Amino acid sequence: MTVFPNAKINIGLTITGKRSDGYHNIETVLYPLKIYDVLEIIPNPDGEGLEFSISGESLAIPEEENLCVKAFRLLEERYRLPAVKMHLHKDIPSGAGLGGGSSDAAYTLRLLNDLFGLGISREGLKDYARLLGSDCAFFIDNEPVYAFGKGDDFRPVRVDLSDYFLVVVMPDLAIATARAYAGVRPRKPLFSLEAKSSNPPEEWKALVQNDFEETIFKEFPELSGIKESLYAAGALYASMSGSGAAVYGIFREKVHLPELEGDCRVFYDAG
Ligand SMILES: C[C@](O)(CO)[C@H](O)COP(=O)(O)OP(=O)(O)OC[C@H]1O[C@@H](n2ccc(N)nc2=O)[C@H](O)[C@@H]1O
Ligand SMILES: Nc1ncnc2c1ncn2[C@@H]1O[C@H](COP(=O)(O)OP(=O)(O)OP(=O)(O)O)[C@@H](O)[C@H]1O
Repeated sequence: MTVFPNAKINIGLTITGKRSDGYHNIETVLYPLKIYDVLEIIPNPDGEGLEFSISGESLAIPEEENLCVKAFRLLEERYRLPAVKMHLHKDIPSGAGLGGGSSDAAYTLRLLNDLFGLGISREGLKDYARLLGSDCAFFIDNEPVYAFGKGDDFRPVRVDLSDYFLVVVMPDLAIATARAYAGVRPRKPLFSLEAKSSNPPEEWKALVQNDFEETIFKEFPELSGIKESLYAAGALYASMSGSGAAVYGIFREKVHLPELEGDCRVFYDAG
C-alpha cells in the first residue's frame, strides 16, 4: 500500500512559555500543504521484522533514527506486526519547518493500522504520534487546526486558503528546531492567534507573526530577503514556516517568481 505524507505550514507562531519538561508552550495554526513524500509498506512474508529503504533527498541519519522506523518500532513493541518492507521517497525538504519527518511518522502509524487492522482509534493514533514529535499528531487528521500546548493539542479553526495561491520558497539551508527554540524569549500575546486567524489573509500582515523570525532572520538575513521579495511580488501575507527555513507567501492571483528559483526550490500552488 502506498500513501503520500504531506507537508504543513505554520500560520503565526507565538512561544508563550517554557515548560517543566524542557519544551515550550506555543500557539500556532497548522495548515496542510500539497507537497508530498511517498511511503510504501508491503507485507514481507519471507522476511523478518522491518526492511527499510529510502530514496530522494538524503537525510544523513542512521536508519533507526528515521521517524518512519521509530513509528514502526513504537507499534512493534505493542502489537504483533507481520514482517514488512517499507520504502520512503523523500521530496519534502528537511529541516524546513514543513513537518516532513513528522508527517512521515504519522502516515507510518496510519498505514500500519490500516494494513494490519490494528484497530487503533484516531485519538489513539494521535497519542502514539505525540510520542514521536510535537508536529506528528497534526498529520493524523490533517485538517487546519489551532494548535497549543506543546503544539499537539488542537481546536478546529476556520482557515481556508483554497481560493488563494500559496507559494513556498525553500533556500538551501536547514535549521535545527531545538536550536531555534533556544534562541527565543517567550511572551504573552495581547490577543490569541485563535481569534486573529479568523480574519482573512488580507489582514494578517499586521496581526499574525512568527516569533522565530526575529532571531532566525538575524542569523540568516537571506530568509528576510525572501520574505520581502514575496511582498514585493504582491503577497497578501508572507512568513517563515515554523522554525524555518522555508518562507511562504499567500497571493490572490497566480504568480511566477523566476528570480527566486535560482537559489531556492519554489513550490507553486502548494495550499
Ligand atoms: C516548530 C514547530 O515545527 C512548529 O510547528 C514544532 O514546534 C516543532 O515540532 P517538531 O519538529 O516535531 O519538534 P520535536 O521533534 O518534538 O522537538 C524538537 C526540539 O524542539 C524543541 N521544542 C519542540 C516543540 C516545543 N513545543 N517546544 C520545544 O522546545 C525541543 O528542544 C525539542 O527537543
Ligand atoms: N522521515 C524523515 N524525514 C525528514 N527528516 C527526518 C525523518 N526522520 C527523521 N528525520 C530527522 O528529523 C529532522 C527534522 O525533520 P522534519 O522534516 O520533521 O523537520 P522540519 O522540516 O524542520 O519540520 P518541523 O520543524 O516543522 O517539524 C531532520 O533534520 C532529520 O534529521
